Amino acid sequence: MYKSTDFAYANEGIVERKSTYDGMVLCIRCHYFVSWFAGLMEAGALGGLRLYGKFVWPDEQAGEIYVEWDNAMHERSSKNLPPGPQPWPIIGNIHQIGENPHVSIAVFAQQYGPLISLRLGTRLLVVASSPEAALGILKTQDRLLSSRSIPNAFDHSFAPFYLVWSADCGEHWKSLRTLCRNEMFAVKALEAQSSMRQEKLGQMLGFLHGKKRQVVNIGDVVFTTIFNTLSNVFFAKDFLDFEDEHGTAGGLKEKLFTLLQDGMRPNISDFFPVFKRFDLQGLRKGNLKYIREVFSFWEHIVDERRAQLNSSTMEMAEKEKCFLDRLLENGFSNDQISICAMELFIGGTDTTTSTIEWAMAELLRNKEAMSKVQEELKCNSNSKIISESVLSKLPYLNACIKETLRLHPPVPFLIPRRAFETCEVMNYTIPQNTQIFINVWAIGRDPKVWEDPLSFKPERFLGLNLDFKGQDFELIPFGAGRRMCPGLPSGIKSVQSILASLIHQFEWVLPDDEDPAKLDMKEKFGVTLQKEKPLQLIQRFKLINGLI
Ligand code: HEM
Repeated sequence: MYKSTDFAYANEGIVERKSTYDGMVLCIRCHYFVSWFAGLMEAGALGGLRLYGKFVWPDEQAGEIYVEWDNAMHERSSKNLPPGPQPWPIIGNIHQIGENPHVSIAVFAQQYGPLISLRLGTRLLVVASSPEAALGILKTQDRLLSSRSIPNAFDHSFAPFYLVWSADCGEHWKSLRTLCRNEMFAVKALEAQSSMRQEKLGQMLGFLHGKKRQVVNIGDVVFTTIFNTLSNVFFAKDFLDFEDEHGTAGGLKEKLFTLLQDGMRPNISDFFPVFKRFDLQGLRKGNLKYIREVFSFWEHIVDERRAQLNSSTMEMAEKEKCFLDRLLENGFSNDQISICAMELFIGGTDTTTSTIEWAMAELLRNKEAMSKVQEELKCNSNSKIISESVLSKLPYLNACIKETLRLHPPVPFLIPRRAFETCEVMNYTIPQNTQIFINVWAIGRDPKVWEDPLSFKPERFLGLNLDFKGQDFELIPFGAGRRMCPGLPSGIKSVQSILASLIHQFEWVLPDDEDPAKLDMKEKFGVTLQKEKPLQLIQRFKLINGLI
């Protein structure tokens, strides 16, 4: 690697001539460009570029650097990186990713194999697109490949307190994950939340019963239910209202969505960390503003609860305690609590909602599968309400959920990981700090893994001992290994109970008698992999075991 100082102090001379170079030649003459280029070189920003010729610095005012587009194959083979498409100078492969990266990268995998490497600016990205490659990363090298790189927009002073974006698997991350698991997602904790979940479900069904023959946006209704369920687990309060979208927490939903969407927007600082401190697109600044606004929604609740807990006159019964109380008891500061709440709301609401929306869409298109779910629900419940105790005894419904997550994983690349140390996967080198994606969307649609992969066939899971709990790398919508989704038990319970109730209580049709077989199933890549056109449905009452 050349150092900028080499350029600054050299007067004249041949910098280097390497063996074989082919490709574009650039000549940079201006003084400022020379220094700028040298700086980028030093920062490793010019991945595919190499100096090749004469460097002259005749009058301290102007210099000349000849740079050439290095043959990327040379870089790959010399470093033993996974294969992949040729990167362009400076931008690398950014221009080849497009609006649907899960699709374009799946196409590269067909050409170059299950483990590929790409350059996004100066960042090296490795993508796994087969169960074997996923296993190599998430199991064999789990310890070394479980770090995360914090997106520049989220890189604030409180970053050490992150859970989802926690850069390493350090002490704070460990204790927070353990607390979440024990207090929110363990069997005992889920049982304790059961009556509250049923109450939120009842409110949703009540709202829907009032919407007879009206068009309903299923995603919005489900989102409100899931959001309020989580806000009760965390804060013992409802935040949203079915009738008034903005609810008591005016604009919270929108603010959370915007901060995440802006935060995940392509950011020059992520592609070229050399520009990090400049925040050229203002994304970090904007993100911090939204984060602070979100924090202010619940800060007074945190303060009130802290005061209650500190007052010696008020003894709170154990079963009345919410997750916030547990965090306070464990000495968490207001900022730490707010970050944790924000990450859980972001991680747990859109993912669960989009799974239910896709499942409903698939079942509407597949009448036979829908009838089988209806039949199974009828046989297992003699009342209008589906109790949580029967949810695990519904093999066909659960097969439909697996099939939905196979075809429409809400987080198609998992949450990007980072190599903590250099290591090997499938005999290729993964250098330290490489970013790592697992294309679970591609794995779910791979004909080498699944028969007739594009068809919705829940039957494929019946009698098959294959689950999404991180052991079967063909189906890993929740990830696997130490960074696997801790919210799986809660997310799945919500998907099962809401989906079962929507199907059991109502007959759904599309507006304007649209043919469900023609339902638009286009995806939109964003915060989660959503249905491009939100699912709008009209419900009819139906008779359930003779009851209305
Ligand atoms: C259908 C529902 C859900 C899906 C498909 C899902 C999917 C995922 C995925 C793919 C990851 C990354 C795993 C990895 O990197 O290997 C993840 C992480 C995470 N999820 Fe979920 N999730 C769901 C529901 C939830 C819920 C309900 C919560 C909490 C309320 C939650 C909280 C989290 C957290 C905190 C992480 C970060 C874990 C870490 O980095 O250590 N998720 N989720």
